[in-house]
Amino acid sequence: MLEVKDLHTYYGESHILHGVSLQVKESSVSILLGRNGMGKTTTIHSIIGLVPPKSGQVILSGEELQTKPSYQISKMGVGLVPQGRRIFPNLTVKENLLTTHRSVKGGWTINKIFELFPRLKERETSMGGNLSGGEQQMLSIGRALLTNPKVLLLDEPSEGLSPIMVKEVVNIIKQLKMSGLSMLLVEQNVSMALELADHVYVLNKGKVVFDGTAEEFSPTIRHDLLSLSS
Ligand SMILES: Nc1ncnc2c1ncn2[C@@H]1O[C@H](COP(=O)(O)OP(=O)(O)OP(=O)(O)O)[C@@H](O)[C@H]1O
Repeated sequence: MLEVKDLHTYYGESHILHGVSLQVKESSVSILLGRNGMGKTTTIHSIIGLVPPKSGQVILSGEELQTKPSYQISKMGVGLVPQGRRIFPNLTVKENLLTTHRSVKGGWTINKIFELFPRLKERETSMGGNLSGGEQQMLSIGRALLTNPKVLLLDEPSEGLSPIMVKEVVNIIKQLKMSGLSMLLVEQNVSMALELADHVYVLNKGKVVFDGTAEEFSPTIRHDLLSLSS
């Protein structure tokens, strides 16, 4: 489905990604872990064209994306739930959703988003800035779904949420996976991410230092690579 091969990305002279390769298979969740500043967001931004890589390939269902502008990458089926949610505080929930709605036969509609998130329907006319963190995250996911992605990139969706809201986000991601959506999830919340993962990647200083299944990502490896207690 999504294949990232040997990405090298720079900010000016700073070489940030040193040959990152990863895959997201059909209807599966790959997670990308790593401590702060290791290059997770840069990887996501390189895939979606916000920070184009200097070399390497991003291939979605056989088509190369890495030379295309980000609006076209989005049109070709890569959705983004950005870090920090980035909703419009002065637009209502419905207006926020309308900013990305792209009509596709059989695809996501605003009504389907309201079925997935009944809470957003209740708050349809509320301003984005007046929503709770959890509601804003639902809105951000809803907006990304309305672009009808084949693969969804989620950058730290649990950031700043209460444990109860994190559970809700986990359930939503599980539901989306069951509906056939492929996802790449960047997370600091390792236990939450492992609950969802089919495949695990760990980044360290812009290099993939672990590439294996969730079962292979043992507590010892987890401890060694992330300096977390197992
Ligand atoms: N716009 C930028 N200009 C220059 N350097 C940047 C820029 N954005 C990020 N960096 C640097 O690139 C490196 C990777 O950052 P990135 O945000 O991709 O890491 P991350 O793993 O997502 O971390 P976090 O979990 O803190 O978001 C860091 O050293 C960071 O300081």
